[in-house]
This record gives sequence, structure tokens and C-alpha cells, in this order.
Amino acid sequence: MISLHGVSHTFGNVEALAGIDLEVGEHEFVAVIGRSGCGKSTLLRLIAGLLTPSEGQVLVAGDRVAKPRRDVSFMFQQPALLPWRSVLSNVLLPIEIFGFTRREYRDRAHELLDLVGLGGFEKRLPHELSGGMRQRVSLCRSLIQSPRVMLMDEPFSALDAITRTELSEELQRVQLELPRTVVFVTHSIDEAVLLADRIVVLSPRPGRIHKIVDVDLPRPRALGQVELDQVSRELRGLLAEVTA
Ligand SMILES: Nc1ncnc2c1ncn2[C@@H]1O[C@H](COP(=O)(O)OP(=O)(O)OP(=O)(O)O)[C@@H](O)[C@H]1O
Repeated sequence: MISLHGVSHTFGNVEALAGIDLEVGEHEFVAVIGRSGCGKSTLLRLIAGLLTPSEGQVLVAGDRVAKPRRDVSFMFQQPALLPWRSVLSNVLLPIEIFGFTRREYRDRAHELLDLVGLGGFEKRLPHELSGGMRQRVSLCRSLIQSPRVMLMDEPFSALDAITRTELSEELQRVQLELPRTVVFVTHSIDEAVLLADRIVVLSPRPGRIHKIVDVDLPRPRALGQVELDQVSRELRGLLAEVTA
């Protein structure tokens, strides 16, 4: 579904990413970890078509990415909801932006809100919600147009530890019910191991793929499971290797 061939990216004289080759299959969940500044967000922005690679090619569903696509959604660290719009209207925002008819997506919006435990909150305004609830709204908004690809840039990192755990478990459930192709950037090794089929470990700037770790464990997984801890240990070792 996503292919990167020899992708490098330079900002002025800052080489952010170098020689990235990566294939992400349909409905695969790939997590990307690495030190701060190693180019994780740059990688997502290249796949999103928000940046054009200095070298190489990015393909989504076989097409070269030249600009943002309707079937690719992006979820950020901050939920970025419009404060004057209700929960329901925020979820439906991409539908308006893409010029679809809101009415046709209303039922789907309700279903998604139910799926993340926000049924009954449709008319609330963002300031009436907790941080975790707002990020759940943001998750529904990125699912509303049934994207083929979801790009997630540290979506839970602004949340407290308990809410963060809840939301990563919830994302696992959503992914089991509505599988998508996901590229998920995180600083949390545990989150990556809970959610991902494969984990890409980037080396420090310029980011290169140091190793790709397969997480071949059955789902649903639970944080604290012994098998997950073994993979987490391996990843800690790999991160220590690249930063040594
Ligand atoms: N628009 C930009 N202009 C100039 N330099 C940039 C720009 N965006 C990113 N960079 C630089 O490129 C490098 C990679 O940045 P990027 O945000 O992709 O890293 P990251 O791994 O996502 O970092 P973090 O984990 O801290 O979010 C960094 O050195 C950053 O300073």
C-alpha cells in the first residue's frame, strides 16, 4: 500500500532522512521509533504528500505521492479540534473539506463515536471534554472518510500515562474492527510493541533504517504481557546501539 524507494530529505543544509526503503502492506500497522530529531515526522509528512522528497519516490496504492490525498488521513499529537464546533461537527469536518455531503456520513460519525465510547457526547463542545476524549474525537475524524492509510504522529504523547494506555488499547480494538494501513510514530516502545506488526528503528540524523523488528504476537495484546516485554527489551537494545 505504501512504498518508499531510496527516499532522502534535506531541509536547507540539514539532512533529515537518508536512503529509506520501506514497504507497508495493506492493513499492516507499522510503528516508527528513534531518537528525537531523527526524521520520524519528516517520514510521515513525505508519505502524506505534505513534503516532496529531495531524492527517491513515495508511492501510495501504486501512485506517486505529489500532494495530500483524500484516502490518507493524518492524526497529530494535539487533537486540533475547532473549539466552536460540536463533537459531531468536528468529526464531520473532513467531509466538508472534501466536498462530500454531511448527511451521508452522519450515521458513520455516530458509529465511530460509539466505537470509542463517546456515544451521547455528539453535541458537546471540545472544551467540555477531557484530553483523552478530545483525542478520541480526533481519531474518529481521521477515520470518517474511511482512509486507506492513517498516518499518526505521536497521537497520545500529550496525554497522561493512564489515558495514554487506555487510548492505545482502544486503538488496538479499533484496528481489529476497522483494519487500516497505519504508520504510527511514537517515542513509546511499549506502545509500539502493543500495536505494531512491524517496528522500524531509525538511526539518529540523518534517519536511516537501522532495523525492522517483526512483532509476531497474537492479538489482542495487553501491556505488561511477558511476550511483549521480550520485544521491548530487544528494541531498547537496538535504540542503545544506534545512539551509542
Ligand atoms: N521545516 C523544517 N525546516 C528545517 N529543518 C527541519 C524542518 N522540519 C524538520 N527539520 C529538521 O529535520 C530533522 C528531523 O525532524 P523531524 O521533526 O522529522 O524529527 P522527529 O524524529 O520527528 O523528532 P521528534 O521525535 O522530536 O518529534 C530535525 O533536525 C529538524 O530540526
